[in-house]
Amino acid sequence: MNERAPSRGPVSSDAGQGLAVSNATVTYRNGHTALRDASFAIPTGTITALVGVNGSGKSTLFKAIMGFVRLAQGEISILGQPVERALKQNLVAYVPQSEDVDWNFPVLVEDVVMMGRYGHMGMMRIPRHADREAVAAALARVGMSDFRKRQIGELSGGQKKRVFLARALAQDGRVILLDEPFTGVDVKTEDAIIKLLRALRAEGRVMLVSTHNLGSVPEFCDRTVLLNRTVLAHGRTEEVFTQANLEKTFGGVLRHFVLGGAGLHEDDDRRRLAVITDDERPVVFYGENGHMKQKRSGERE
Ligand SMILES: Nc1ncnc2c1ncn2[C@@H]1O[C@H](COP(=O)(O)OP(=O)(O)OP(=O)(O)O)[C@@H](O)[C@H]1O
Repeated sequence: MNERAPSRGPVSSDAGQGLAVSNATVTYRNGHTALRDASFAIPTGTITALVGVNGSGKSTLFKAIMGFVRLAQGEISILGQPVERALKQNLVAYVPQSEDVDWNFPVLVEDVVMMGRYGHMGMMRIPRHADREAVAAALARVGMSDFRKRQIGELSGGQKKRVFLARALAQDGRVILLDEPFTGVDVKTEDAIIKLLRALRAEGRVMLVSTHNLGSVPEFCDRTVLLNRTVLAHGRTEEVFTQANLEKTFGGVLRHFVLGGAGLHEDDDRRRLAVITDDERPVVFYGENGHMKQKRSGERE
């Protein structure tokens, strides 16, 4: 198992030139230390889940990667560069939770996506042909071309998420941070987002996805970072995303039930089931040792 205690030394990066966080500590102005000595590294061409309870520091970590909050200690390297330089090069794109945005501000969908191009434009922010093409391509990729002239405030939660994804695509960020992309979206939209993330992974991008939908994590995340004000464990999902580690990360706040009995099973598998959930979509572990459910043919990959 690749479980690691909070690291005291810097992560020796076996992670190529992806994202490396070494002993990152963030203390807010009111003196609250939201993140202490957090260390992990992830390579390019991967999707990593960021999992932890409310208040465990997920958004704080995102803010640190985007340079919105200063590190009191430690360092963050993005594709081999310090945060400031990476941001100047537009390497990091952020897909926020819808709640972060003021919907009363009247703005068209295509204007929101064009914001992703600002870093590629001059001081006057006058879009060129290439910018307009990038916006059109991004909207097409998330299936929102028909909505380009609509006010963003008129869209559903799932449609807004697609628009923010399109903005990240238009920006052409190599590192994409997604803050709870599945909250409040239907299964169809979730599937569409997962499909898109897989395509972006194939392009060699780095994606860090905070989520409370535990059941989705083994489905599409190669790696997992478990957070509770520091990194409790990180590494490949099949090694890190275990029942024991989740119980440690959530410290008793998960809804958690164990099922048994022959009537539960349609097949010959009589192992005990443990169902753990932090949100709508639970994760199911099979057997006493809490192994992840084996995929059967016909199931979603
Ligand atoms: N600007 C701030 N000033 C002071 N404390 C803050 C600030 N922002 C967040 N915090 C505190 O830092 C801790 C971590 O917050 P953060 O938003 O990073 O958690 P989170 O894991 O993203 O939570 P959630 O799952 O609810 O989104 C919380 O205790 C929060 O109250």
